Amino acid sequence: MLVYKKEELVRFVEEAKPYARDGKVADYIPALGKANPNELSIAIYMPDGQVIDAGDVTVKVTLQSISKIIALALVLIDCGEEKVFRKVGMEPTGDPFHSIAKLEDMQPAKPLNPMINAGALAVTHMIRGGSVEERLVRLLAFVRRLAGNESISYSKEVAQSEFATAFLNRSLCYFLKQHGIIDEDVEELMDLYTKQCAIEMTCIDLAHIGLVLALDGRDPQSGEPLMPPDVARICKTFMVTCGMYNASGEFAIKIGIPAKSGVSGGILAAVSKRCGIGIFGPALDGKGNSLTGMKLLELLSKTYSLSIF
Ligand SMILES: NC(=O)CC[C@H](N)C(=O)O
Repeated sequence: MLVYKKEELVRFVEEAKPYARDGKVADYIPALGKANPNELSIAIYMPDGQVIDAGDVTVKVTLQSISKIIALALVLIDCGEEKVFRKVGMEPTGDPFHSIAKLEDMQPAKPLNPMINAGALAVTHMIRGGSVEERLVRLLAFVRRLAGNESISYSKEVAQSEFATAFLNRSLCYFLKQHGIIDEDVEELMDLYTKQCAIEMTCIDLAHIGLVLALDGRDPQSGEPLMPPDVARICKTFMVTCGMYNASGEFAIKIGIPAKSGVSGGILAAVSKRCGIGIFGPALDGKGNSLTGMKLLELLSKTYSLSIF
């Protein structure tokens, strides 16, 4: 087992914080622009229930693209691998997460993977339920089980802010609809997707979800399977190949831990069998990844040899 000492983690946080000066908070979703770029918090959840944290872990972070992993796990359980991968591929793109370019090149216009926005929209489309409300309730119930926290909900402010400004995502939806990948009302899908992205939690909750993935889908407390091991394996594989957008290759070389980032500055990481990690640091690099969060993970990975490679 890893022995993380609180003082050491606090030192790593201090070492990583100055990197915020080279980054900038996401403001294309206006409500995210209010975040403090100098904030940095981390929690590490161990299989024995121990949590080591540093920074202000009471701050809540919206999941943004991190939610794509959770929605993917849910639709894999709901619909099975075959149906899901009929609508979305398994390959990294090398393009930014909101790019439409490859959709135009591919015949049919199937998004290359579930971590880019086009693929994530196709995945959210597959969440089962009779209405947006019902589908959101099912997704939230799943998130709460994974995080071990019944009080998790979504930020209405962030959801509305994105809903009012997500013209590019709407374009992706119309493109997907034209090519038969989705067949629902675009405004309804955008309603569900923006609420999904606005689900908020602390980095302790995030670390708990990372631990469930690290334990191949098992609840660390009860041992109960929250998702089949194959679903956890698929999610972690996507985290390695596409989890950090078009910086996934460099991240794999420098850090080597399955991880998923979001433009809120959150990072979810799963260190197989050993721990789950949740980070919140809203200063982003040009590709939309938390600069301070990646620095912090690099320090941890090097110190404790966490790379899977
Ligand atoms: N990279 C991200 O975190 C993107 C999520 C964001 N909600 C969007 O669709 O633009």
